[in-house]
Amino acid sequence: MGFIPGPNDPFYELMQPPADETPAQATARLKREQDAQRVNDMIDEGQSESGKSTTLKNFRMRFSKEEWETERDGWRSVVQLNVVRSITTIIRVVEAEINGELLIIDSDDEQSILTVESAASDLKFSDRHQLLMIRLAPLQGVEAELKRRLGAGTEPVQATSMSATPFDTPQEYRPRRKRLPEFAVRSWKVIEAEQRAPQTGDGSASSGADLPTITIAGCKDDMKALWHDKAVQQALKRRKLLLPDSAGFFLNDLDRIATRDYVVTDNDIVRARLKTVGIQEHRLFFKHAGKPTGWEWRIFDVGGCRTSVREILSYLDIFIDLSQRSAWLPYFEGVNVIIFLSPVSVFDQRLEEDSRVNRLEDSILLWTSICSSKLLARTQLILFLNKCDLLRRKLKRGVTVAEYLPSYGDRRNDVMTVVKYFREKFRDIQKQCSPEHRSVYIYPTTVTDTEATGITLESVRDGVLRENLAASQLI
Ligand SMILES: Nc1nc2c(ncn2[C@@H]2O[C@H](COP(=O)(O)OP(=O)(O)OP(=O)(O)O)[C@@H](O)[C@H]2O)c(=O)[nH]1
Ligand SMILES: [Mg+2]
Repeated sequence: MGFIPGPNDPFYELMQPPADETPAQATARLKREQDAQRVNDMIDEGQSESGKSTTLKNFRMRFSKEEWETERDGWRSVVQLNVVRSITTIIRVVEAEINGELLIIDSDDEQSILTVESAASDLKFSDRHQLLMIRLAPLQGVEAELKRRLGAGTEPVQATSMSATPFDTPQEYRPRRKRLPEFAVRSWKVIEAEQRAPQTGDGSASSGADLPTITIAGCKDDMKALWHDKAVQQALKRRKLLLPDSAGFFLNDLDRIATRDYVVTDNDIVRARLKTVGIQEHRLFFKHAGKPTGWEWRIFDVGGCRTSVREILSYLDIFIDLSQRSAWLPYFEGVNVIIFLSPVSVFDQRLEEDSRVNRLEDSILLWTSICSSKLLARTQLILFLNKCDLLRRKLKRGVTVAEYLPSYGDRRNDVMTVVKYFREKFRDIQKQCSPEHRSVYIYPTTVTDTEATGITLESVRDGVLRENLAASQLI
């Protein structure tokens, strides 16, 4: 996430090849781009779900209250979609158990590759489960409708099977790897548009609820029954799928959410998961106390996929090679602040693309690149060591940091010590790699905690304003 002044989108320009490129230069550039892309694709996976968009939500909630209120309801569809996705995930797991399949599920805080020792399962699934799945089949339509509503500007999402009759067609044991896709949004504007759009569907009930809301409310008891079912819980455990720790999990709130008059709360919104694609720009205005003047911040939320910060940095190197600095340098000189989010709870996870790469080490690599960048030498760096709540839960479960990061040594395996260790590590890198002297502000955060994050963001705001005033020699 970065702040940048200036009228044009810098990134489009940045991605364009130089105007006077020779064929030999073009070939060399394409080769470099491919190499960079391979690394980026690998690294991007590590930077997804670190909490960037959630931090932005907190900024807007705290400092842009009026605008935030106008789009609040648009998030209801996203929460509902998250609920349906969790149920779809469970159904897929049950199907996989029955059919003896290996299943890959992108999960926030567990290993993303969920292979099981033996795909064949001896868990007892009965007609009761079959009936539940049949009764939950209408959620397929709900998912389609919610996606349609949020659809303009969203990533195409692979259809997920939600067969209502998995028992009718027993399959031979044939291990298969399947992936559950994530829903992504290209533009925040669709959330706002969704909020303004009249609710469609023929189910406008007297309460004013729309069809997806009515259907979800109607499925409440069956969803609860599925989620609390013993065999289902065992199947999830067997596949090391900790749904409550994964992004966009709401199944413990069904009594409140699966109702016709569900009103989305701020807490729901920060927990809702919607993957970002590309770069999204937002503006925040901070008034000077008692005056009509103030500061405007342009905030760029960088999606964790193709257009990641790492990719941009790689492009910078490419452009440096081609001596095109002057064309794009001003944009990067204009970035005042980068807020870097490192999810410290992922110390025991590996990248899906390359199981040799630890996700946290990967995040540290990216931090090193940013700190080392000459272009960003004067950019103020703020680091959020995020997901401290998940870190705490993981440590409590007995997972030890030293097992995954040998350099941790025999330090105590508690949150305070772990956070202190990471804080020092990130700080040391910044000191060693920064081309010019600068300080870094490091905060341990849980950005789903809106109260605590609000206080952190006020401190961030004051720090940024102070540094910028100092830089422009106003103080
Ligand atoms: N428990 C917990 N969940 C968090 C925290 N920070 C973010 N999340 C959740 O993690 C999920 C992913 O957060 P996002 O803000 O969408 O992540 P992102 O970095 O924007 O991800 P991309 O858009 O894919 O790059 C969301 O469901 C958040 O609610 C945290 O500190 N604790
Ligand atoms: Mg995001």
